[in-house]
Amino acid sequence: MTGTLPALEAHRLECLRGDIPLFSGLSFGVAPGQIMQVEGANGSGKTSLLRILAGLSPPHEGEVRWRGTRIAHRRAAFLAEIGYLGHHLGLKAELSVGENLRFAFALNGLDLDPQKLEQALDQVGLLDRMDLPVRALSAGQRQRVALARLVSSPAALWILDEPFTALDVGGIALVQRLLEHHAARGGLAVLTSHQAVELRGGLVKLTLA
Ligand SMILES: Nc1ncnc2c1ncn2[C@@H]1O[C@H](COP(=O)(O)OP(=O)(O)OP(=O)(O)O)[C@@H](O)[C@H]1O
Repeated sequence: MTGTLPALEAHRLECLRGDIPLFSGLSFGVAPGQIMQVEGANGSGKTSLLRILAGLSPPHEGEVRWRGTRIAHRRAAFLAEIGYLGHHLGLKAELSVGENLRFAFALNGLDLDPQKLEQALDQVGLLDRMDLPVRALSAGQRQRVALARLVSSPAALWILDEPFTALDVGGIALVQRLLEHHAARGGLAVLTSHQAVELRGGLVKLTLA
């Protein structure tokens, strides 16, 4: 969406590990409808950057703004608008697939409509697993549960760290379709992936040295 103002802005971000900067002076913006892929070698700082963008760790220098306001100043409002998918999926192994999704919604003070729950599980190919405990699922199926949680949430900004992990060919195509749909509705996403991502609307790339 050329010409649309960025909703997510990074201003001169610096991240240190020990005394060594992983990156510094890093500035960029992501506008509604845009998907950004962060690329870089192992250890270049992709996860560290995503954690800063999600407000999970503070930058050493610089700031992140969401809809024009520093995220540190409107933390609760910002968190309500993001969907974060990290290396730890945050699923409860003893709860069923359906209970996991309802629990995630309840944590945000929201009710998950049963029809929406079924729709989300159908989208990720897990409708027939709704009542199974998450501990009985394969790694790829767990990743799909986390994706169902994401697509059923009202989050405008998706921050996805290696969303293709453990997914088969169909799962990879599914994530790409979900991203396209999210962007078409004016959503934004920042993701990392070691594999090539191809989206109909294209994507912006940011490479960390
Ligand atoms: N909490 C921490 N304390 C110290 N060093 C850390 C910490 N977290 C990350 N690092 C270091 O920062 C560097 C960047 O890590 P990060 O996980 O951001 O890289 P990445 O680009 O996501 O890597 P990968 O492609 O392997 O997932 C690594 O050298 C890592 O060891």
